[in-house]
Amino acid sequence: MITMADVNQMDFEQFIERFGNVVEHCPLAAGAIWASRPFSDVNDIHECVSTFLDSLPYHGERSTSCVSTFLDSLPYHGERSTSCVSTFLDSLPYHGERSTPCVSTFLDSLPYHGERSTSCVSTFLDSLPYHGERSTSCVSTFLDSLPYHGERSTSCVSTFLDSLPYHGERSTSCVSTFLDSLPYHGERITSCVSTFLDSLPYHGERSTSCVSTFLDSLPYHGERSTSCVSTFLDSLPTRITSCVSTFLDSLPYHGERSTSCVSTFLDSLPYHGERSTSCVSTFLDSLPYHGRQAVLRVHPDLAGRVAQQGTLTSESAGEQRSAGLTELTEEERQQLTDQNQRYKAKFGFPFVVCARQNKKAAILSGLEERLRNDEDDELRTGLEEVKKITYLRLVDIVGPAEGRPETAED
Ligand SMILES: NC(=O)N[C@H]1NC(=O)NC1=O
Repeated sequence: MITMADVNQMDFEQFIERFGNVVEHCPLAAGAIWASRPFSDVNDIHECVSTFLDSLPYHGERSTSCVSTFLDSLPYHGERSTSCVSTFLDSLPYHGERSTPCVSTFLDSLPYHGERSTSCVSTFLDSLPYHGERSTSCVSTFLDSLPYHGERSTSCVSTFLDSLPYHGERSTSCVSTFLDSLPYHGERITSCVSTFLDSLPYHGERSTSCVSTFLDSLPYHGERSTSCVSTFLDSLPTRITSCVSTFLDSLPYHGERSTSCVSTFLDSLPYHGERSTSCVSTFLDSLPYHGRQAVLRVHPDLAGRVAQQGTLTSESAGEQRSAGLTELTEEERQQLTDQNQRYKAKFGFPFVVCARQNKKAAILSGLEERLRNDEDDELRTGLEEVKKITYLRLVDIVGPAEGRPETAED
């Protein structure tokens, strides 16, 4: 064991060497937290690692891909799809100044090919007028043009803006300033999307309930939106239908039509109910989550092939031993192998649990139970387990914090 003073004096290489495996096979995590020295105690280090894990994006290339996928999926026919999107935007209420000009500038600025969509989102943001405080005024103009229903539609616009990809240099400060000023309503996407749709001008019966029904009916994954998009469109009153369907009709048709791009778009909306008001957290929470999958994927299966080959890290080997996984009966080994396979087939990443806090019977029954969850739950649960594993590995290196037991209890 080494002292905190020793830890705080380590150079980068020494730090990676000693802490490179506190997140299994992830020296990157150690590298990411090194700059946060000096650490006060093990909890401080653990908090930095956890913050880093929470900030991991969904794909290596981060959330630009969902927005790009969506934008790239728009058809190109010379004039491209701007006109139908504008039709939709034009259906928003107008009060003289309105916000369509800056939105149209954005749409008009869309370049045609592969390189496109990240730059056009930035172009859009860059096109907002700058007056010291920058974009708040034109965004407010836009918001002001929306009809007001007590709470107004700010939260859905912030959800949308939160989902925009982030590029270090970009116009984050003004967007954050704007976003920070927006109220936050835990109920999130479905309600704010409906709030947004509800805010569209209407005369007569309007579409609140059918839009909510549509959103509520969205199943979680790939298979999703075809039938519910049609149901949605079918249920809309003619006014809104025509502009929404013009928009959806403009999406490319490849047999399955626009389901994947619509769901990609919906998937790109941020998804953490607990979101914080600070701009850094808002940014972090809006990241999609492939990076988190990667953290889970580098973990070896419990009692799996790597364990049988004897090539586990010493940390993992000790953890698996402490759970009794080196003493499985043939029947138990077969059960665990089978469950691990089913888990990976369902979620695309391995089952991860903090082995030191479990015994083999609890692992076998817990795995069966977690197989019933959905991917979001498992990504979150798996990552929480990684944090527990990490905490215990950190305690092995630097000892527990004062007054704190050597467990990873919350
Ligand atoms: N798959 C899995 O949970 N592996 C991890 N769990 C643990 O405690 N150590 C590991 O390597």
